[in-house]
Amino acid sequence: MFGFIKKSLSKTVAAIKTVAPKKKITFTKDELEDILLEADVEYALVEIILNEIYQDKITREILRSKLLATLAYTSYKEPKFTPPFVELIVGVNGAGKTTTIAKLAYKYKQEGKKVLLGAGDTFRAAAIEQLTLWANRLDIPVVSSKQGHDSSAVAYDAIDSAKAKGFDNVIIDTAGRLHTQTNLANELKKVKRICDKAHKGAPHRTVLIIDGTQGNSAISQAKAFNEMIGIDGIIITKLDGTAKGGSIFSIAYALELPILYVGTGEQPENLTPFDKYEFVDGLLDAIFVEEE
Ligand SMILES: Nc1nc2c(ncn2[C@@H]2O[C@H](COP(=O)(O)OP(=O)(O)OP(=O)(O)O)[C@@H](O)[C@H]2O)c(=O)[nH]1
Repeated sequence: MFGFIKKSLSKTVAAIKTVAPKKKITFTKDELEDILLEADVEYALVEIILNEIYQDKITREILRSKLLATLAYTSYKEPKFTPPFVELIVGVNGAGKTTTIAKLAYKYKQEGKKVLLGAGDTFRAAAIEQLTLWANRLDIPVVSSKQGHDSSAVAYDAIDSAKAKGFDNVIIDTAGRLHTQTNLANELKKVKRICDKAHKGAPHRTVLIIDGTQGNSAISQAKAFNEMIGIDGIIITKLDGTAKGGSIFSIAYALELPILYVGTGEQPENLTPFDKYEFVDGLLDAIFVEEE
């Protein structure tokens, strides 16, 4: 799997090249400020990183340790659970929720697990259709209802059915938008409650999907979801399509949440575990030449 993250950084690297066309052994703070901002690391975090550096000539190793420190929260520990493992997928419309659910389902299926999907975004008929399309394509069962029906009932039925049939994983889609933010918060909370009712301890993981092309503007959105229902981990989509790869630092730092995977394309297999070392080194390779 090695190399997918680095490859997906090509647009971010191209953005960096506009301010640092020539790789060097060391950079000044001013130069690095331009580079990090161009990669869409949030201004406040750029200041934090640079303020902690006391050298005038900054080497790859110095910057590397600072960048890795901002990703200190990115490791995830799976909780203890009784199967099926239930995941709730949340995020705004268009972030890539449906595609990411398909990618996760594909991954679990490849691992030999029995997966069931729950089409819990009952607010939009298109969301149900899209998920069903993916489910058919991947030959994975999906529990759904009609548009406008109760999404928590879908979650309950999906979990109940998975339990009865000995499934390993249940992935539940949720609405990204309702008439008001309060409605959305109430609905997500209810779905979460009902999951626990259907299967004690569920959902075992609530995953927020963030559109990587949004860069730092996704932070406030992510904070809102975290306050609404509590997020256990993040998946950042469309890393391959963005020049804003540096926003991953700000998102991870601001939310103190693990980044589980990144989306590196539109196909089911384009979901890559987030490896902070590959990510940081992928960026640093574009900036520094190796010391002789
Ligand atoms: N290049 C690329 N495109 C992606 C990735 N993930 C999702 N997409 C595309 O982004 C678009 C939106 O994805 P969806 O999965 O439909 O988004 P959603 O959040 O379910 O949005 P709704 O269907 O509006 O609820 C689709 O065209 C996907 O193919 C990714 O990692 N890379």
